[in-house]
Amino acid sequence: MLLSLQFLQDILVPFLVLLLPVYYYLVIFRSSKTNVPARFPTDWPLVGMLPSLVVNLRRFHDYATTVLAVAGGSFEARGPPGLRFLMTCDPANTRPIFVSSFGNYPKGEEFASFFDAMGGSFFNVDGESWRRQRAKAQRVMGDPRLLGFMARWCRDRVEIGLLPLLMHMVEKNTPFDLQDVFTRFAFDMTASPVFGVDTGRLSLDMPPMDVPDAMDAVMEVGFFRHTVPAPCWRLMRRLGIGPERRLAAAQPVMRRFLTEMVETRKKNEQTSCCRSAAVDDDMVSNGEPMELLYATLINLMVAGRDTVGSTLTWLFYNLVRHPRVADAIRRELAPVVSRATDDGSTMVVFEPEETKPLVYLHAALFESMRLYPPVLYERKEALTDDVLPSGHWVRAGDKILISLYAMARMESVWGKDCAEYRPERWVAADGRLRHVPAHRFPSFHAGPRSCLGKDISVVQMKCVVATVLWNFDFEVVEGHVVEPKLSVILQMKNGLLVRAKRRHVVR
Ligand code: HEM
Repeated sequence: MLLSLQFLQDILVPFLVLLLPVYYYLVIFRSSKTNVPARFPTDWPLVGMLPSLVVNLRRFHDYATTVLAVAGGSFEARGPPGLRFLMTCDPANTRPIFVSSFGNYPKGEEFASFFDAMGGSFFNVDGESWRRQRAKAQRVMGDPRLLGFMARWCRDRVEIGLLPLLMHMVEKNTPFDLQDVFTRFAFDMTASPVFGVDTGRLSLDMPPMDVPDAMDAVMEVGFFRHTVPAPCWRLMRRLGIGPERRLAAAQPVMRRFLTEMVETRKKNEQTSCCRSAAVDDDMVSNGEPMELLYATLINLMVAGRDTVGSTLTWLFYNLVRHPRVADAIRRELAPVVSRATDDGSTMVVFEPEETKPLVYLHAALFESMRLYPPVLYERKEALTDDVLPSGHWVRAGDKILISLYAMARMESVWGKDCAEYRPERWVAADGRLRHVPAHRFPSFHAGPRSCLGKDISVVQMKCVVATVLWNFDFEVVEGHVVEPKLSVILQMKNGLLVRAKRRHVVR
């Protein structure tokens, strides 16, 4: 091989940029119309497996699942020089990667470059900086006063924001996007503890969603950057073309929003709706640059909003498709309602303490998060050589992509009915919620980097699901196509178009 790596890169970059129109043609037009059966990708000279990736990009999550199933849970994906990683969904591997050998598997610098909009905040960094930021976040988020506030705030938002908006949709009697409604709800619900400000996205006049859209751009571009060699997206960024153009436009939108929120908070410190976890508690300041505060604020918004919005949308999609599960949840709720004085005319609002102990509701939630994990992939980079339990060698610097979506669909992990939505799998023989180790159900991640918002978001989501499901029936509009967006967050590309009906329970 006479070509030096530098020379290879010099010819590869223009080659790939020239290839981009073809790439987009294939992605946008071809792969949407053809349903190419997934095959194990061919490893071509120079471009590696990139052609298979491009042809299957529209259905990447399912394609990767099929390939991983054929490969026994792990395989080495190769692209053009500079794009090579081990892909795995094998819990035997996620245990050391997430938990027992955590120190050997940081996220790495390349990961941080994919999500540069989140700067040096905890999502992006490793080592000492991550440890310090996590400890601060843990202190703030472990405060029972904040958790109590978050639970109450959620319940109140449901009563004065979500239910009236849904009722408004019922009265209008037109289809609407349930994903948009839950995204608005999750945005308001996350912004209040982060900024101490009510952002009012749930109001009936449906204010513009430019800020949530800008946050979506960060996640979609983060996904895109995983799929092309780094010189390619860097060049696109410099030229301001393709998805990079969208990200460049999104950044000032987020910046303006953050500045406005921090200033509003400071002005209304005494009168605002609540305490702000991030701004008041000095989570990131102490002489650290303003940039880090901004990056952390975006990071917290993404951590709470994207995940909760995605979870609620996919859960209702599952409940509409499985009325038997919706009925079982309502049966579990009925005794709670009869303890209150419900005459069937007003809407029932469940308190977080009432829904917290409900096992089947919890099982329905976790089963949806198993099949549709809001964070689809985890990415790690090996610090030193290692051999994973699957027998795969990793060398220092190797990248590892863990597919949570594929893990849920492996018979070896979840049994023959792995692809079915079946909450019963979460209910143990004694009627309690079955414990599944986090490296096997990593929707909230596992090990030292696991989610700090897990407990409170489960409490909040159970209260939301119970209240909405008790008061409304939904049906998905006929012909509406549900497919995932290409992003690291599992959102629906076309939203979830539904009709809603008010449910009256005769007692
Ligand atoms: C459905 C709800 C949620 C899900 C599925 C979820 C999932 C996750 C996942 C997968 C991670 C690891 C991300 C990574 O490092 O790659 C994570 C981390 C984190 N989550 Fe959540 N999350 C949820 C809600 C929340 C909420 C409401 C908050 C608080 C506002 C929150 C705060 C955090 C924080 C602070 C981390 C960083 C942990 C670290 O890097 O050490 N999460 N979450």
